[in-house]
Amino acid sequence: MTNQIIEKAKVLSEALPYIQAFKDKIVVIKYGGSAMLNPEINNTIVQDMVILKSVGLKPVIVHGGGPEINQTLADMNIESSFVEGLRVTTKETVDVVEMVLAGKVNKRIVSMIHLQGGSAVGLSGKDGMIIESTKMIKKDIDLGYVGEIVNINTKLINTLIEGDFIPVISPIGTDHEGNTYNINADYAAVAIAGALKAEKLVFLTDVEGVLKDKEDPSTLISYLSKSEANKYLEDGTIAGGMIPKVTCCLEAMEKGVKMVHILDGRVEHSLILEIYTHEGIGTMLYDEGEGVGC
Ligand SMILES: Nc1ncnc2c1ncn2[C@@H]1O[C@H](COP(=O)(O)OP(=O)(O)O)[C@@H](O)[C@H]1O
Ligand SMILES: CC(=O)N[C@@H](CCC(=O)OP(=O)(O)O)C(=O)O
Repeated sequence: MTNQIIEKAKVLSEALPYIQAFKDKIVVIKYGGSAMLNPEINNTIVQDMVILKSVGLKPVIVHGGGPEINQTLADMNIESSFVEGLRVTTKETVDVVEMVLAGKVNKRIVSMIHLQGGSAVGLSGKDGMIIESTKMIKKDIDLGYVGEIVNINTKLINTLIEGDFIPVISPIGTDHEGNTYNINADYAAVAIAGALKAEKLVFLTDVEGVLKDKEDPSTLISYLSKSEANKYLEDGTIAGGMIPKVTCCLEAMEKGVKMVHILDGRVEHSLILEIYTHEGIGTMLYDEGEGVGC
């Protein structure tokens, strides 16, 4: 019994250097829709966010909700398709996307944070024109109301951070004509992390991290350098939905975000394990010029 209690104390003391290193630092957490599918794990994810805030970090949540958008569109008999991981978005679809993301998913996360004793404010990228966007132009196809981010206005986010709230942001963009744009949540998270000069950007997804063989979890790459990531993108080791995610991670480092992680959101307390233990979990991307951070 005594040993068990000592072990618990050791866990806390192991966290001390990390708590000190990250005090007052901004961490942007991209909470993907595929990591939201298990209600019990959701509680531990949200609890971790509140713990991070309580020990002095400044978490900013950018969420997705792709599977819930799919379900709502299907319930409404609206067809939907993807091109290179982006949803082709008609006027009718963008209304549903806004309803699901800025309404249902955003407010659910806010309520869950409150249930864990935290204090959150839910925003869409339209509020304070956080995600200023324009229509995304692709050579071969019209994606409709899919937005490309032209600017992130950080004033409202910083006001909330200063007021001790956890900002929870849905990836809905807007322009000066009042149009609504559907933004991929990975892109929104990177742009927001870059604009806030976040210390860390964490993607919560539904795989262990970047794998050398995507069918074999034992091939997890714990540390992935920029040049290795580019090599794996070129040779096809990194494929499918991992392509935009890793590309986003590289972009985040270009924008000055020091540490970028891809974590398995299906693992209980993955955020705490990554940020506050020596071992960490998932894949950490790093710039070989800068060395590996904590
Ligand atoms: N090398 C790789 N390592 C890990 N996952 C990979 C790799 N290549 C392709 N993938 C695929 O990428 C998926 C993660 O991307 P995605 O489903 O878009 O995540 P999210 O919904 O969280 O944005 C994994 O489920 C996996 O099928
Ligand atoms: C343009 C585009 O594809 N937008 C995404 C926005 C939600 C999202 O990105 O959610 P996940 O993070 O759960 O995938 C969509 O419509 O599904």
